[in-house]
Amino acid sequence: MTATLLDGKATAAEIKDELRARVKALAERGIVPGLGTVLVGSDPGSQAYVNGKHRDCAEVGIASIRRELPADATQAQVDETLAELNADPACHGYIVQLPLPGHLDTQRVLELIDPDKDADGLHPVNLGRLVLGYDAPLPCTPRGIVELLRRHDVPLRGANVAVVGRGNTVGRPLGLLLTRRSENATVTLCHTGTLDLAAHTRAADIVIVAAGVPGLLTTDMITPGAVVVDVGITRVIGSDGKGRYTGDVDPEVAEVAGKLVPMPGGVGPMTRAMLLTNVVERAERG
Ligand SMILES: Nc1nc2c(c(=O)[nH]1)N[C@@H](CN(C=O)c1ccc(C(=O)N[C@@H](CCC(=O)O)C(=O)O)cc1)CN2
Repeated sequence: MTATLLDGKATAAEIKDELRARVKALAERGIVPGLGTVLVGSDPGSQAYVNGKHRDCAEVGIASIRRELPADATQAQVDETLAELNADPACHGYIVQLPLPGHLDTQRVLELIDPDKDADGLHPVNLGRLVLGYDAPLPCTPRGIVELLRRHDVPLRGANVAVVGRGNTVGRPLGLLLTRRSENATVTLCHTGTLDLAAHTRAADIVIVAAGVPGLLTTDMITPGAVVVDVGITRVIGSDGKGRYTGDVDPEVAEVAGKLVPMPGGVGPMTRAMLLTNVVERAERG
C-alpha cells in the first residue's frame, strides 16, 4: 500500500475529547446537552446504530433520550413521539433512525422534526439554509468528511473535487459544503447520468465516492497521488456465506492514491462524532 490512511476513528476520538471539555463547560452553566433517538421496529442493524449513538453520548457526557416504537407503529404514534421531543427542553437535538418501516411516510416524519432540533441536519429547512449559506445544523456525513480532510491538512481551497453520488444525505449537501467560501473547492457532482465518470474522477485532486456501488472506483479512474474518500457501505454476502460491509472503492486503489479515507474506520466514526457536535453546538446556543 502506498496511500496514507486518514484514520476516522482516531480523529473522531480526538473530537470526542474536545466535546467532553465543552460539555463540562456547559455543566458549569447548568446545561446538560441531550440527544434523542427515535427507533421504529427492531431491525438489528438499526438497533446497533442507535445503541452506538447512546454509547457515544455516554462517553462525552451527553444525556440520552430513547424512544422506541413497535414495527407496526402508526403514523399518528410516530407524529406524537416527535411532538413530545420537539416540546422537551431536555432534548437539544434528536434523530429518527432510518430506514423507517415501509408503511410510514419518511418525508413527512423528517419534516415534523423541529428544524432547530434536527441533529442529523437533514430537515428540508436546514438543507435550504445550507443552500443559502445561513447558520444551520449541518448534515453529519458531509460535515464529517470536510472535518476529517481539514484535520489532516488536505487543502480544499482551489482543489478540484469529484463527488460521485447525488443523494440527499451525502453527495448533494457535500457539494454545497465544499463550495462555501470557507472551503472554496471546485466540485463536479457525478451521478448515474454522468457520461464518462472516469474522465471526471481522473481530473480530480480529491475523489469522494458515495454511490453505494461496491468497488465502483478502480485504480485506472484516479490520478496517482489523488486523495480518495470511501463513503460507500453496502452489506454483501461473502463466498463463506457470511454478511460483511464493503465500500465503493476497490482495495487496489490504496496502491495508487496519495491519501485514502478507508471504509471501515473513516467516514462512519466521523459521522457519529458530528452528530454529537451538532447537539453540543445546539446546547451552547441555549
Ligand atoms: N437518522 C439516520 N439514520 C441513518 C444514518 C444517519 O446518519 N442518520 N446513517 C446510517 C446508519 N448509521 C447511523 O445511523 C451509521 C452507519 C455506519 C456507521 C459506521 O461507523 N460504520 C463503520 C463500518 C460498519 C460497522 O462496523 O458497523 C465504519 O464506517 O467504520 C455509523 C453510523 C443509516 N441510517
